This record gives sequence, structure tokens and C-alpha cells, in this order.
Amino acid sequence: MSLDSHIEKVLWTQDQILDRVTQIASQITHDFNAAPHPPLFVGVATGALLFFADLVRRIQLPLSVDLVRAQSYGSGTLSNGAPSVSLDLKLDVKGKHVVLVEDIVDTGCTLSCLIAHLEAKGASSVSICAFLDKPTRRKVPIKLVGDGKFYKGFECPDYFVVGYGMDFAELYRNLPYIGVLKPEHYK
Ligand SMILES: O=P(O)(O)OC[C@H]1O[C@H](OP(=O)(O)OP(=O)(O)O)[C@H](O)[C@@H]1O
Ligand code: HPA
Repeated sequence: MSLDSHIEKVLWTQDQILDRVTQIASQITHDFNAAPHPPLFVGVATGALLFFADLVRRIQLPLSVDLVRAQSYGSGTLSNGAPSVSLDLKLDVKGKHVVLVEDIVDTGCTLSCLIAHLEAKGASSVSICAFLDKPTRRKVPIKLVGDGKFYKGFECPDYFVVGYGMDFAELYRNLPYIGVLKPEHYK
């Protein structure tokens, strides 16, 4: 059975995704062009992996990259509760303009935890770049740091989506598009 046959509906095709990533990258290039120091782009593992790689390759600025991980979700569609940092950055964020790159903001718990972590480590600003935003599910407001901005790809309806880095039970991250699984595969 093919991978595509697990999908009930496609919400964003590969072409739509990459067009939007190109637009966000050019907005970020414009916004950070006059910054005195190269920004630091921090991808939130594991889900942001594909978006992060596509995004940073399209930004026409010198920049640094790093990764961070916060554990919040179990293997299914339900959160495990309050997340905590389980893989810290390699680079020093003190005095840096940081852009946290996420695949999706849902309750906001993961990003809030990571923003607080970066602020405590002395980042001079923290911006968010999330490919999808599900504002209807928000439990914690996203509080940016300094003159940080919130970049987003698309607003996502209240489905548990997979693909373009996003998983269900650690599967489907490799789909090049974003969609919803057939009900029998959410088991
Ligand atoms: O806004 P929230 O409700 O916190 O949800 C968003 C987070 O959930 C997912 O990560 P997950 O913890 O499932 O790990 P993963 O990146 O390894 O898939 C996603 O990648 C975000 O990081
Ligand atoms: O819809 C989603 N899909 C995958 N991972 C997620 N983490 C929060 N929401 C989602």
C-alpha cells in the first residue's frame, strides 16, 4: 500500500508550501538586512527539520543555525503536559537576535517554554517563524522578546496534520505535502 493512500485529504501541496516558504524567507531577508549582527536561526527538533532546511536556504543573509528540542507530545495526538527543554543549543544566544523556527504552533506550550528559555539565556530578541498556526487551540499566548516578530506560513484548521516534518506516532514526517490521515491510521 502506498504512502499517499494513507492520506484522506491534502491541505497544502508541495508547490504551495515551497511558494510560501520563499515568501517568508524574502520577508525575513528584508527585515534582518539592517541588523548589526547575523541572526541565529534555531530549529525546533524534530518537526521543524524540513521547514528549517527549506527556509534557511532561501534567506539571503549571513546567519547561524542551531537546534533545540522540547519534549511535549506523546506518540499520538495528545500532549504529555508542560514541555521542558530536552536538547539545548550548542551556540551562545547572549545578545543575539534569535528566530525560533517551528513546524506548527498548537497550544503554544512548546514555544512559550522555548521563548522563556532563550530569554533567560540573554537573547536580545526572539522572533517566531512557524509554518502552521492553529490559533483556535491556543492555551498559552505567544510572548515575543524585544522587537521580535511572528512570521507564519498558513493558519491551520483544527485537524491533526501530518507531513512536511509533522508526524503521527513518529511516522509521515517524510511526506512532501501536508495533509490529514484516514481515520484508520490515527490508531
Ligand atoms: O503548540 P504545542 O501544543 O506545544 O505543539 C506544537 C509542538 O508539537 C510538535 O512537537 P512534538 O512535541 O510533537 O515533537 P516533534 O517535533 O518531535 O514532533 C510540534 O513540532 C511543535 O513543536
Ligand atoms: O497537528 C499536528 N500535527 C503534528 N504534530 C502536532 N503537534 C501539535 N499539533 C500537531
